[in-house]
Amino acid sequence: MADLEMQNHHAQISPAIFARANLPLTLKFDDVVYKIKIKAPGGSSEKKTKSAKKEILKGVSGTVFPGEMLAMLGPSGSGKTTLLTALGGRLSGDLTGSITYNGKPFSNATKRNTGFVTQDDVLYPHLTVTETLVYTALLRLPRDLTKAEKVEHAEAVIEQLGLTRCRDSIIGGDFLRGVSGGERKRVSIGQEMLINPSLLFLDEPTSGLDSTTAQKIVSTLWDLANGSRTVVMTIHQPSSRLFYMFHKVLLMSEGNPLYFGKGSDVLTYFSSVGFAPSVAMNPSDFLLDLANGVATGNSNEDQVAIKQSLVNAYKTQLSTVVKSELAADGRLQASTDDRKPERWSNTWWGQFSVLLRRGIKERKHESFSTIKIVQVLVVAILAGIFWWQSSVDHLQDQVGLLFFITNFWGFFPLFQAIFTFPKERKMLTKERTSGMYRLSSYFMALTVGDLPMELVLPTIFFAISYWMTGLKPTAGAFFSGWFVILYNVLAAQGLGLAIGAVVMDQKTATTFGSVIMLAFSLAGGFYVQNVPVFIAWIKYFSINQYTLKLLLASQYTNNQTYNCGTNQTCLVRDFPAIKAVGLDKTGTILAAVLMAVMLMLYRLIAYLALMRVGVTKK
Ligand SMILES: Nc1ncnc2c1ncn2[C@@H]1O[C@H](COP(=O)(O)OP(=O)(O)OP(=O)(O)O)[C@@H](O)[C@H]1O
Repeated sequence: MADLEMQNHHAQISPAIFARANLPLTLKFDDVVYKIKIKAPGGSSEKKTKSAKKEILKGVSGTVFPGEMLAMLGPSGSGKTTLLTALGGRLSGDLTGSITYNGKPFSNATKRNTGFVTQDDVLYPHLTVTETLVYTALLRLPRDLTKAEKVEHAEAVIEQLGLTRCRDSIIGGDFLRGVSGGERKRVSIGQEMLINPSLLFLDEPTSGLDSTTAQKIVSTLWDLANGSRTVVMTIHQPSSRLFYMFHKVLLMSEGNPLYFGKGSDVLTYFSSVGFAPSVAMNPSDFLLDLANGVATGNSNEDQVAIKQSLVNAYKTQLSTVVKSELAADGRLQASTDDRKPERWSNTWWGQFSVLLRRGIKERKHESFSTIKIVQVLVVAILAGIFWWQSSVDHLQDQVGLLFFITNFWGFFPLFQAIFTFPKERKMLTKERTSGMYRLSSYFMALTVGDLPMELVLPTIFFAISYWMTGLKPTAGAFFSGWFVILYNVLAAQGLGLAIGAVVMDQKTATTFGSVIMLAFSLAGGFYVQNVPVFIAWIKYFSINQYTLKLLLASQYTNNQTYNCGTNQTCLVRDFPAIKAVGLDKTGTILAAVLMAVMLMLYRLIAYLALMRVGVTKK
């Protein structure tokens, strides 16, 4: 009774926008088999392995009509998530059998009408609930809606999911207090609801939540199903209250279906095949026991035998019923989505500007962190003190200073950039899988968003240390030196982005980054001047070498001299560390050109590496 009240309550407050699905979809899956390759020991030698195939799904069938909510139950590893992913059109590989949506295979039109809520809530921790949903609305809703209408949709979702109380709270994360787990889950559901999906897939939407919150979420899903939507979810041990809210239940064990049909008929069915619960118990506990091969009263039989007899019972008793439902025409005429299949809901610029604003908001705490500013200020002042008013006559010191600046502004931006993509990996996968935006607009937004701070910090550093260390006091030398540093930052940032995107793992990327940067630094020409020929080629890739060359050119002229002993003058260009790098004009121009090439090339590598993230069937 209380349940019904709750359901009615939700139904009453549902804003009109989400009252019904635009395109009710009947989901049918027939004999779905999924195999993966595994390495199996074989051959004559112990070490030899050959690949074998393992069946994860062993012929699962069923029909879910609009207005129905299907729960997939089963022990851990029984294949629920795999089946859900397959039904959601996100599983590629060795998948056979047929999965149709209103009688048609998965298409862009189906994708546009499908919401998929993954088990992990992948959300930006610093955004508020409202911001999260508004940005998603701006990115996902079609371009024929105005911005105000999209915001209105987000507001409606907030209202329908009961998120009004926490609408201005931040999402939070591991080390950041934010909304509760249940609220976070509802935000994830809300992101999918925004597109008013006809089909909604959810992977364990209630795991980790208390039973009251779980109940609220399932009630909301029940409401959604009630609006002619097809809802499919995996769930771990629902309470009996929840269990009876599901219209249909699929019980799985090791990839085999053990039951498919109405939740209310499940106990009758298992009693009819000889497995009745001996005491009154939560049906889902009973079903999970069965799927694990545990049955009261049959304790003599071993678990494998029980599971096998349940698989056989399904084949002889239920399979034909399930197949006949599959063969039926369905309650609805197969309607189609007549809208022109546009790949993207927004223009490139539209996506770029929303992603830029969202990125700046999410990362402003990080990019403008006080600790980072203090770090740069301290290093600038330290350098200023150590090299206080250095003069050309102490050439070794001055070249050392220029090389220090080169190195610092190589390492610093590289390690800022290296984490960018590994940190974004889950979000990028989630959003690209649901076709939210183009990779190019995302890439540009992310790299441009970080630029201001990336360029402000070296500028502050250079302005402080330049005058303290007494480098060439002309505007020309200062500005050209400043440009060189910014140029260096952009190239090093590009390298960091590329390493991060290729490796996609923070730890490995850091290791790679330090090794590469150290190699570049060693090849920079300052530490070693007589590099063995077989390794000398590294200098052609060394950002540090080119930067040092350009910085030297900004400070010294080709014919400049310095005091190299009592009453003795020498040519600057003959000083060993300078000679190794060179002060010649052609070399300097070439260095500038090659830096520009690297700046672009590294970004291109990063972009190409990202193309593999979030790629699924269309
Ligand atoms: N790509 C893969 N490579 C190796 N094993 C896989 C792969 N995909 C699925 N499996 C295996 O298939 C089985 C089913 O996995 P699945 O995630 O679908 O189970 P599940 O029922 O959702 O489990 P859980 O409830 O723990 O999430 C597991 O044994 C899993 O290890």
